[in-house]
Amino acid sequence: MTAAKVIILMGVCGVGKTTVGRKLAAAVGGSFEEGDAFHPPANVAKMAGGQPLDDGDRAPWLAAMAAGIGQWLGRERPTVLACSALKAAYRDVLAGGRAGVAFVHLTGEPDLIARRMAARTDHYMPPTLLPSQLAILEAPDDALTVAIDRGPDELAADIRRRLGL
Ligand SMILES: Nc1ncnc2c1ncn2[C@@H]1O[C@H](COP(=O)(O)OP(=O)(O)OP(=O)(O)O)[C@@H](O)[C@H]1O
Ligand SMILES: O=C(O)[C@H](O)[C@@H](O)[C@H](O)[C@H](O)CO
Repeated sequence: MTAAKVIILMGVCGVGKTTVGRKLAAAVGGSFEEGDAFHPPANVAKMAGGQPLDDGDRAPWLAAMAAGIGQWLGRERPTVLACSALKAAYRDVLAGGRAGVAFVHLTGEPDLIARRMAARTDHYMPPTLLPSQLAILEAPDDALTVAIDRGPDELAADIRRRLGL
């Protein structure tokens, strides 16, 4: 099996992709990439205004990250991308059949995620959008799935060990 070079931490908003992803990237001596930074400004404005994105909104965002992944696969050290990747079709765009791309699905009880989102003060994503994300989530059956009811350091260490990084 090809060792993962791009690890995509996926899951609904507020599940901890950024927090855990930064720690995982640091632990493996790799790079961290923030999926939120690839959105066109109109997407961010839409979400900040309380409207969920649709497939058309997400298309340019996914294409931009897929292009990035093509470059990151050439890096010497692994890259960790925080990206919701909620639907199977989105994951197909991101991976593009390329070896070396691995998905890790962060999962948790909706109440726990909602509480963490409510406590977060530095993010455009309103907690009211969590149900829409849970509604469209297509959980992968071939990804490493990790429950978020532990601290971020422990989660990052567990993911690192289970991916053999
Ligand atoms: N394992 C954890 N234990 C406790 N708090 C956590 C944990 N993971 C994340 N948090 C906190 O929960 C909030 C949401 O985490 P974070 O912003 O990393 O999620 P995200 O999945 O990247 O969100 P989004 O998709 O909306 O960008 C943050 O305030 C973060 O500090
Ligand atoms: O697919 C989507 O609707 C978006 O990617 C959102 O998930 C946000 O970018 C992100 O999670 C910020 O909270």
